[in-house]
Amino acid sequence: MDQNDNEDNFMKVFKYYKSNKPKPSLHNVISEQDTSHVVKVFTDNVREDARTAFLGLQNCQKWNLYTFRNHPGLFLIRNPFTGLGQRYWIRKCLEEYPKKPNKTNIDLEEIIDDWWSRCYTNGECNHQLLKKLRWSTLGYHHNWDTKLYTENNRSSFPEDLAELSDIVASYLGHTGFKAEAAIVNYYHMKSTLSAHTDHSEVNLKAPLFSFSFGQSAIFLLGGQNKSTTPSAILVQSGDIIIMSEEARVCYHAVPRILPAKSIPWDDNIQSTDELSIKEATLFKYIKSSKDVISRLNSNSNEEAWSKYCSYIKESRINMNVRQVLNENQTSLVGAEFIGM
Ligand SMILES: O=C(O)CCC(=O)C(=O)O
Ligand SMILES: [Fe+2]
Repeated sequence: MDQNDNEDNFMKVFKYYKSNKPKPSLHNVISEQDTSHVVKVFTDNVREDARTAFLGLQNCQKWNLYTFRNHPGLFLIRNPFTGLGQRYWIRKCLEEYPKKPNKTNIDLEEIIDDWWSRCYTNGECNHQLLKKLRWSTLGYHHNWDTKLYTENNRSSFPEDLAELSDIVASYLGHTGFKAEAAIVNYYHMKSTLSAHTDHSEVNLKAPLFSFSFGQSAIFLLGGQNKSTTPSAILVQSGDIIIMSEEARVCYHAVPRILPAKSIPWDDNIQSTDELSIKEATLFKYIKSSKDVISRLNSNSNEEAWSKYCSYIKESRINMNVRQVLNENQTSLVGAEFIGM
């Protein structure tokens, strides 16, 4: 082994961006305009997906897709959401996804059935409890100790998030993708996420979809060991990062949260009443489109939105969606006998 392989260049960069004294320069942080690192992909013949409007997305023709010269398999879709769409997903992550039977980091101290309602008991905000939520898990629950998914630690995966992931996967040509597990990460202005690879999934060939909302972040992506110096990428509200192929198994981290430069969840807030749908034919996972539309629209009311707004003004939420099983595999039971 080359001596340099032992050197933790990832950690050096992580510490640089995490530091407060001195504060890091953001000069080398890559944004989508950075043509020396980023290449815009021209997607002329992209097929329109009739489901986009229901899930808070703009028409696929308007999406901006980028790849990274130094990171094969890494993609960025720069905010394809509408303002109302961002509000929908932020609210879902706060109000619905931390509810039982989903799991959260707070379970280690106390089991709370409905965290968001508990935070607002008697109309007042319990800030201490509000700040405590760091993650919730959906579908197959990631076991942080064993790093294993198991069949008896699984709940149903949210239909809307499965549908959203399916739309993005299809746009990129991954037609067989199945959303089976997600970690929803909740960050405050001083939070970080240290270097790791996501390798608990049986299927590491399937891409991973990472949806970010709220405040911005520096996202580091390195190589398959920590000797590779990572790139620092600016991730903003509404951005979707896709880790596929080589990038799927690379080290990554979030060393810093940055104040958002704009507020895209306030862009063009208008309700979408004119939507009509032939439900059964359009959606793959969602059973009731009416529910999705009324939820989307309810967030155009500023008063209804205000509690979520005050949370997201000082937080970042990331929904990290994975496929766990191989194609044609229906459960993890007996997985060791079918070629894993
Ligand atoms: O917050 C992010 O952008 C990354 C989260 C992540 O890497 C994970 O949940 O495994
Ligand atoms: Fe990760």
